[in-house]
Parts: sequence; C-alpha cells; structure tokens
Amino acid sequence: MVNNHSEPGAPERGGKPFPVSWDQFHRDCRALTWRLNEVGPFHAIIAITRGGLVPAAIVARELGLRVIDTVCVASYDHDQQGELRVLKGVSADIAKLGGGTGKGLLIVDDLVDTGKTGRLVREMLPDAHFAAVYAKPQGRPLVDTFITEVSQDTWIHFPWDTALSFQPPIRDGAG
Ligand SMILES: O=P(O)(O)OC[C@H]1O[C@H](OP(=O)(O)OP(=O)(O)O)[C@H](O)[C@@H]1O
Ligand code: HPA
Ligand SMILES: [Mg+2]
Repeated sequence: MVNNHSEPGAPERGGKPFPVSWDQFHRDCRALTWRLNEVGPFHAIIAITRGGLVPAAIVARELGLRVIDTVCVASYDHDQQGELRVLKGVSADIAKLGGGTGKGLLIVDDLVDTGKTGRLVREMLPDAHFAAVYAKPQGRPLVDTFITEVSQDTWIHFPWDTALSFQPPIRDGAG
C-alpha cells in the first residue's frame, strides 16, 4: 500500500521555494566534483534515478569515469512521499567491481531530504561513497559529501522540473 504523505518542505505545506537554474546546478555539480576528486579514485558511478542521473553525468565527465550504473528507486509522486520501491538494483558487474560491499564505488543523487532513499541504497552498498548535491538536515547524516544544505522546510525546484514563467511584482504580493 502506498502511504502518501507530504514532507515539511512540500509546496502545499508552505515550503520555502529554492529554485535552481541549469547554470547553478552545473556549478554546484562541479563544486561537488572538486571535493570528490580528493576522495577517489572510484571504479564506477551509481546514479540514483531519476534525479541522480543529471549530476552523475556531470561528475562522470569531470572525473573521467565511463562506467555508470543505476539504482532505480521510486518514492515521491511530485511532492508526496510514498513507500520506497526498488525497480532495479545494482548490476552484477558493478557489484563485483565494488567487492560486493561497494568499496571504491560512488553513489550520486541530486539531494537527500528525509534520507529514506539514501538509507536504502547505503544498505545495498555499505562501503560506497555517497554524494548528493543538496542536503536537508534529516538526510545530511546519510551523505559523505554534499555541497549546499537547505532547511528542512525548503522545497528545491530543479531545472528539469521547471520552466520560465511570469512572476507578479513583489509589491503586488509575490513571494
Ligand atoms: O531523502 P528522501 O526523502 O528519500 O528524498 C530524496 C529523494 O527524492 C527525490 O527522488 P524521487 O523519489 O522524487 O524520484 P526522482 O528522482 O525520480 O524524481 C530525490 O531525487 C532523491 O532521490
Ligand atoms: O526538495 C525537494 N525537491 C525536489 N524533489 C524532492 N524530493 C524530495 N525532496 C525534494
Ligand atoms: Mg530521486
């Protein structure tokens, strides 16, 4: 059964919007890679789909990594978090590269919020290095490396989920 509930930062609970442009996201991914470059080398990257695919591509380019796998997890339906479902686990070839425990593997996601997704993937690969671009306080203990922390009552709007639109002037009540 899917037990949908919205997180504190969700827009309908008055979450503070934190819009991120493509340009900002690219810069933040590059900043993340500077840190990861000090931690590696890594045998492969594992992107947590779907949001992790975007930073994983940028980090892979910057670290010169060409072996990329996915763990496919579904939980949020827009801003409602339901039960976590693993649609695809780590591929056998990649699990072998990490000695079965994930040693030398880099897991990448766009953000950690409650930490539920991160915890699930960490259980699969306890010795992997887990990186996310953004972190909220509840999820922060789950990640080894991240770039920007935002408050729990913030909702991050990623560039692939948004489009340019007219905003009313601040004087007229825009948030
Ligand atoms: O720390 P948590 O509370 O688990 O939330 C973080 C996860 O939620 C989002 O993914 P989502 O499940 O929305 O799927 P998507 O990446 O396919 O958009 C985000 O990309 C993280 O993977
Ligand atoms: O703040 C967020 N923004 C986008 N997707 C998310 N999934 C969990 N939290 C968030
Ligand atoms: Mg995700």
